Amino acid sequence: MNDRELGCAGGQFMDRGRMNQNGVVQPLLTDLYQITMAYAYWKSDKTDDTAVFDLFFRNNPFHGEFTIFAGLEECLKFLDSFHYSQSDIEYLKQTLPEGIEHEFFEYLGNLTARDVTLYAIDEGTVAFPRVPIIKIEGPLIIVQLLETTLLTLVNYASLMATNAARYRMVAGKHVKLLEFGLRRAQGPDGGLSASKYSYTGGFDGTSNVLAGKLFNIPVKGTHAHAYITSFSSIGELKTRLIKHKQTGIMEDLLEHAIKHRGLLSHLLDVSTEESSEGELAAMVSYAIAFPDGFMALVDTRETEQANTEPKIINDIKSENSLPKPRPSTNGHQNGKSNGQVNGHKTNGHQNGIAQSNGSRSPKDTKIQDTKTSTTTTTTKTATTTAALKTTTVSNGTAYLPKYVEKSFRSGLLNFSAVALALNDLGYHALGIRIDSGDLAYLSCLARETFEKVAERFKVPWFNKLTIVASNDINEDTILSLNEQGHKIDCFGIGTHLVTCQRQPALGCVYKLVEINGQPRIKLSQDVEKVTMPGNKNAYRLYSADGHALIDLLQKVSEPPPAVGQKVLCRHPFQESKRAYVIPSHVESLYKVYWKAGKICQQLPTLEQVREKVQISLKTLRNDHKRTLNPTPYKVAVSDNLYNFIHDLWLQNAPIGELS
Ligand SMILES: Nc1ncnc2c1ncn2[C@@H]1O[C@H](COP(=O)(O)OP(=O)(O)OP(=O)(O)O)[C@@H](O)[C@H]1O
Ligand SMILES: O=P(O)(O)OC[C@H]1O[C@H](OP(=O)(O)OP(=O)(O)O)[C@H](O)[C@@H]1O
Ligand SMILES: O=C(O)c1cccnc1
Ligand SMILES: [Mg+2]
Repeated sequence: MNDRELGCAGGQFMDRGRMNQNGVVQPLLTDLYQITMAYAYWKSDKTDDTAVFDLFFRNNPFHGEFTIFAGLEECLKFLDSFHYSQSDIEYLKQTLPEGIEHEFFEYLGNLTARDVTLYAIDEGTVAFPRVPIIKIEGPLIIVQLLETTLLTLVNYASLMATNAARYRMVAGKHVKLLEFGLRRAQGPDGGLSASKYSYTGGFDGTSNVLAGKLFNIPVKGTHAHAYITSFSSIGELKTRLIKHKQTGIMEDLLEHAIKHRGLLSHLLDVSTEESSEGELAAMVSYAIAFPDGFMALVDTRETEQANTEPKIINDIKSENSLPKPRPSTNGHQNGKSNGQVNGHKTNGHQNGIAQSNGSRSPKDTKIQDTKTSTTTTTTKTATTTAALKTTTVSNGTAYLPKYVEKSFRSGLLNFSAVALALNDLGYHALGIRIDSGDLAYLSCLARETFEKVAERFKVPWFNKLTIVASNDINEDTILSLNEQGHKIDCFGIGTHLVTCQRQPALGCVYKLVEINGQPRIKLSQDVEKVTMPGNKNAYRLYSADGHALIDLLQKVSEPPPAVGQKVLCRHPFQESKRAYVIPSHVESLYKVYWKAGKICQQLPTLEQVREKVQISLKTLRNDHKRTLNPTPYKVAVSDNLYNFIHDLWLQNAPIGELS
């Protein structure tokens, strides 16, 4: 990877030698106070002091009971390249307060992370509050200087991976999940990280092309509304010809599409006047560009033809055995029962809320003469009538009821027509994207339509067309859609995923727990905020059925828990809460990842980390993973560590005086 490839997020800040990492990650990507503290430590002769810091979080995000640890590889790359460049030093000389001794800058200029040792749990593993995910030891000044950068590399990465893993859990393993968030992300670097860590968490791909290139993530996508609205009539089609996949003969795709549109019109009960001609032109042109990858947005174009009065919901339900469409005024139920979805009121699909868009009167409709490629003015009714002469409709049932959004009726008719036209020429379309309206209802309607077309036109693959849904989707929306029943094969998710709207930060902290071999404790009125002092090891104890039972922290001097042997696990702060555990399997959570200036483990690929996430989540009982009121996973300390913490706590807590 070269500087340019490091891309938008700071390529211009790259110093030579800082390779394989986003150029913005460098020692000055820190808080000023780390450097001012470094000077004060240096002045007070603390250069030989050694320290241990724990990096951990206190609460799981998203009201959940687990967190996915991510960002480790980036931390290691940062340690590998940790070095203040000449220009960094020059900048600091200008920026730090006057009077800083020259020797300090020389000292800074020679710093590396060679004497630092970093222990961590594996990237992609589930992690829990208060169990350090990274433990770092080494010269006090250096490990202090690393704080902010390590936190920024771990916090968002882990939050994002956790968010994505939660979407994956609610969506189930068979539905595809695509990340569409770049445009809404927290800037270019946030966008890149979002794409990378949503893939880690279980997404299948991203629309972010640079993320695809940098991280080797599958890139996927459909097209925007603009593509459809850029066409207003079929007269605008510059090319209509496409090579037959098998014969190689050039054929007129539009002609085939118009023929099928006529046939479909009756089957779907959408008159050709109701469907947008500009949309047809757009779809034909897109299909010509991507005959093997034709996927169309079906909710763009309104037509002028008024829909009939909306039917009442009960009728709809009984008539079609489809999920109930969202009520027009109160929005649908999303499990929160407040008539709001994602914080804003939803529109029912049957209230004609979507605005008319580029509609024309049938009289003005220009239909291209499909034989001569010249444009003649005619009416669509004529085309329909002509088409109907050759159509035998099985039972005349309306598969796209009139109360369905006009844009959707038009989109589905046009899509089906173009897909059948492609079929005539040996190609199989991929599917549709729905980006508005009631996604449960419309997806079922689309699937029923495809099944009907498959049967009527003897094209079995039409049953399997992909239905992509997007539009402000979040975890609750997916849960609600699942409850209602839907036929969506793939969710395209942007805003809520990448901005982690439900909880925009994971509160990882970095706390000093030992200095020169002496434990340090940070006291707080809030018992949850009291730190666990000393250099500790962490173990995960498993039951016979393979589930993780408890995480246990011990002093490093203690022997590890042994399989089959009873171990007393204590709540770190509540004396009466304790349990004996006889583990069937004991996992030592820390590995040395960085020592003596080297990465000490074979680093997994992104793909392997992604797999690790799913493997690790499987070890968690379902009650810890459920979305509503999940059971907290237990994190304990050994009896020895418990006594150590509480003795130190008493030693450090001042005794008050009453007078
Ligand atoms: N069946 C459903 N159950 C739960 N949530 C749904 C369902 N269908 C759609 N949603 C969600 O409801 C919200 C609908 O948003 P909105 O009110 O903007 O509707 P819209 O169809 O996009 O309207 P417009 O076309 O005017 O933008 C989105 O967040 C979408 O994900
Ligand atoms: O809703 P999100 O979860 O954030 O997912 C991404 C959204 O971004 C696009 O909309 P946009 O209006 O930006 O462009 P478009 O013209 O392609 O619809 C797309 O159509 C989705 O609705
Ligand atoms: O490819 C798509 O459909 C896409 C990409 C980004 C945002 N919204 C949709
Ligand atoms: Mg939208």
